[in-house]
Amino acid sequence: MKQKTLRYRALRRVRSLPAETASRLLAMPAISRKLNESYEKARASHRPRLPQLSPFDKDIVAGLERNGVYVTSLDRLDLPGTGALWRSATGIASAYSLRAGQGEFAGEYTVQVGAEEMMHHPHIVRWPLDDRILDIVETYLGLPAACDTLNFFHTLADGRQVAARRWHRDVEDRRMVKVIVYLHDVDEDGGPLEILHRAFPGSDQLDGGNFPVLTQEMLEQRLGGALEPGDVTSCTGKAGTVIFADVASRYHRGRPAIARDRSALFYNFFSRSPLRPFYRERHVFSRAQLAELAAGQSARARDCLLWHANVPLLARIVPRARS
Ligand SMILES: O=C(O)CCC(=O)C(=O)O
Ligand SMILES: [Fe+2]
Repeated sequence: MKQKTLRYRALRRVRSLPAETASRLLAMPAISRKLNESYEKARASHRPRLPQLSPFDKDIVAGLERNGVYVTSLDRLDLPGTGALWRSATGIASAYSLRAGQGEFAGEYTVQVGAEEMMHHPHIVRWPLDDRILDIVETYLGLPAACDTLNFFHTLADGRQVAARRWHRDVEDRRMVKVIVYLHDVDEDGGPLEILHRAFPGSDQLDGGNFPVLTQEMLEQRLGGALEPGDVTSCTGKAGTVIFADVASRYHRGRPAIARDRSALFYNFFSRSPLRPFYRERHVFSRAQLAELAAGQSARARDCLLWHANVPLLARIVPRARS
């Protein structure tokens, strides 16, 4: 991704108009009340069917409830397939790092591993479709999880405050869970994910979900002063750090990296009837590729990956917004 030209940005605005209009419609009091009622009803009727969690997994959900974030590691999670995930994903990350070093991505701020390449490593995409991760996400959402698959990002250390490096909230659903895996050590200068624990007018409730996207300076202006250490969880960590974060209910950003590039996996979960499905699928896969990835998986994993099939027609006809 490059910083975009004015013309491109204007075009993107036009393209996202239907999604924005639909979001505003959904926020109209009569409609939003109805939607909230059926959301609460769905959660209540799913409550007796929520999975049983181990004490450790309960802790992850408790962290999400309390702070919107829980930081752990691949070792502690100890999920099946972690060795294979690690070998392939760090291999790809090293290749991208080499290419970045040779200047191939000059002018870009983030590069994403493409679908073709990822299809050679389906075990990376499928890694979080394990019952334990799905149980954790389902418990936090209060509803069965949909997986909007994976973004494998190589973020360049250019210090620029652009795109997801500005403070923002993701808007696909009311609650979301990103499961993020760092493929090498990430310190303060290496672009850690940061979660904000403070509110400002408009940060919690805003019709249409068009939450302002803010640079650090703009955020501090809204907060009326500089951020204090406890205001933000800065998710620094060793290689293999795993972060569970609710990026819908919390303001967050990728802190602009200045010292070294960052490679990480971002798995994206929300409910199977997300509030704003027209912001979905910001990943790289086609529907045919998703079907291929779902083939041979458990019924639960398939339903989780192919959740689009159940989105109501009315929501499906709104064209998808482009990022
Ligand atoms: O690059 C980052 O750490 C920010 C990621 C982000 O905004 C997200 O996962 O929703
Ligand atoms: Fe985000």
